[in-house]
Amino acid sequence: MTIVLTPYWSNGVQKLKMAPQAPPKPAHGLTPPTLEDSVHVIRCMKQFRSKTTNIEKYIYLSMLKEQDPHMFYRLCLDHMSEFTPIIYTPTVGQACQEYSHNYRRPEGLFVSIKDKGKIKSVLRAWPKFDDARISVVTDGSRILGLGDLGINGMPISIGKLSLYIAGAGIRPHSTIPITLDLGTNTQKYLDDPLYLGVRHKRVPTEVMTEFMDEFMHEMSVAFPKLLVQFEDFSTDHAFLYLERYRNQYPVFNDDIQGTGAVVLSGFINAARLSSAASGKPLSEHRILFFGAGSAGVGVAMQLMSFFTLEGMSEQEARERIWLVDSQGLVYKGRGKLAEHKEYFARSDYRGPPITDLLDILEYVKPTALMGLSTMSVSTLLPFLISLRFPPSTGAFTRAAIETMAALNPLPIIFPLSNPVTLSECTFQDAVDYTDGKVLFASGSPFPEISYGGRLLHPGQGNNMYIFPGLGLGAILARCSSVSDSMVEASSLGLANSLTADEEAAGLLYPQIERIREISADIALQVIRAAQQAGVDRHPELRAMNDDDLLAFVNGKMWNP
Ligand SMILES: NC(=O)C1=CN([C@@H]2O[C@H](COP(=O)(O)OP(=O)(O)OC[C@H]3O[C@@H](n4cnc5c(N)ncnc54)[C@H](OP(=O)(O)O)[C@@H]3O)[C@@H](O)[C@H]2O)C=CC1
Ligand SMILES: CC(=O)C(=O)O
Ligand SMILES: [Mg+2]
Repeated sequence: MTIVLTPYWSNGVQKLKMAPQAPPKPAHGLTPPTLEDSVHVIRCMKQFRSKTTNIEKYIYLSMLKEQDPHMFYRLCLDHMSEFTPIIYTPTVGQACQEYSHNYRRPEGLFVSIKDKGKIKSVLRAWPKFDDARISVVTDGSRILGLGDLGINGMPISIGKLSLYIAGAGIRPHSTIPITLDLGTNTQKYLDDPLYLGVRHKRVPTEVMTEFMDEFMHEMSVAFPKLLVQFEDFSTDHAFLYLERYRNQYPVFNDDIQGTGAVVLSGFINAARLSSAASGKPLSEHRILFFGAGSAGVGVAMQLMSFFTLEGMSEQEARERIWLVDSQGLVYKGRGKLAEHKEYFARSDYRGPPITDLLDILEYVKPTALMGLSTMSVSTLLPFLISLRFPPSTGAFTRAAIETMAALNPLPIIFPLSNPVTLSECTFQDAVDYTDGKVLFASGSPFPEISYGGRLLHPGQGNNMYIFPGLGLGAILARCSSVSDSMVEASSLGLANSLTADEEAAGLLYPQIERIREISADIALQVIRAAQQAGVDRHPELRAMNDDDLLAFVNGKMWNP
């Protein structure tokens, strides 16, 4: 049992050094006489559940993690589905939005544009830099679907790393949450006297690139064993910096690659069910992406690569995919397109722009509809929409869902935007308007539903299933870069991880309670893929058979 003897927060550096160590036994007399682990677990859960709002629960858990990390992670592992909506999406979104107001104590590393030219000294301030293995780095410019939150993005890096620790057993002191403070274009924050970041608009891309070059170089020098996960960069920068650094450093972009992997995995399991009902082979699936940003295009690329693995030519694979952005269907004759959309722009459509989702559905006749748009109609126009639709109705309206149901015996509908208020539709709507036939996954969690005497389980198509295992595998393989094949291996590893019971219950993703087991399996596949790609730097692992390698992976996991 860990009992905190230090003051609540006196010195960030000292505390960070202490947190991950086995908790020291306090001297006799300094704790109540009958304080016992088994009872204290109950006490902590009672305190947690007594909080009436999710943000209070978030604050309680942040304090618990700070004061008693072993208890925090123990509870995380034992109550994964209850904790993830708090420490991660959707509540982490609110924690980000309110970060500058709720701020209590330092956590993570802040690297500011003002540090340009001397980033090295900022990184050196990090305690335990010898142990650093994984960093989640955000610039706060597109946090979930909430837009540019500037420095307030820090809780997303912290939350993702908590999932690395809980979900893949990464040692707490090997993680570095980082926020790059490069300004914000959100006026509300610039005007807020409590805002904690630099008070100016975002710097131009040329300046940011000079900053990023220095940052990545100094990171590789200060933390030679570090894997970097880019998180929630605005789409243009997400693609730019992934391409710029991916062959130079061990780095991946969670929104492009992690999301690609998790959605492919859910799609594989959904397509199996849908094809069995419709008789359509994989080669006849038609996937419509509502949203063509880093996430939408990232998933489209992952699907494409899977289709080619399944024997389609590149051209055939690309033809399975349609993108929709804020201007409607993305096609070649539409005018100038952002670079990341060009590859999937349709060349077979020549009419005027089609902007209405219902018209697009009628034209494309998709088997699968993926929402990665950040937009929910009800969020955009709450008042107007409330006049016409129930309040929960999002961009996937009743008519859109019914169209999908008319086109397919088992329609695949994945509203993947986060947090839950930005989901393109609710699970309830998807079930009601398809008469319970929907194959569903959302980015943030929805509750199960009882329908027609059956209990229906919504899938959670969130990269949280992928990045812990992908990161663990990449770290253990000591990879020099993260290859596409490693990302693909993580996806196939997840798709194959359903148990017979989970399959029988119609799940598309495994139960999150099994995250450790899943992460270990994914890590094993990722290590093998790294070896095949020749990017591993841990030759001893090559000689191991799969059983021994899995035992090695499990043995490396930190346990609270
Ligand atoms: N479930 C998961 O694991 C993940 C979910 N996400 C979620 O995906 C969402 C998108 O992220 P990301 O791709 O990085 O963000 P972007 O802002 O880059 O992309 C949003 C896309 O949606 C389009 N869009 C916006 N409004 C509309 C509209 N009214 N109609 C049609 N299309 C619209 C945009 O069009 P245009 O290009 O014209 O601006 C753009 O293509 C976020 O909500 C994020 O939380 C992201 C990563 C992982
Ligand atoms: C889940 C995630 O990474 C996102 O919504 O950005
Ligand atoms: Mg993200």
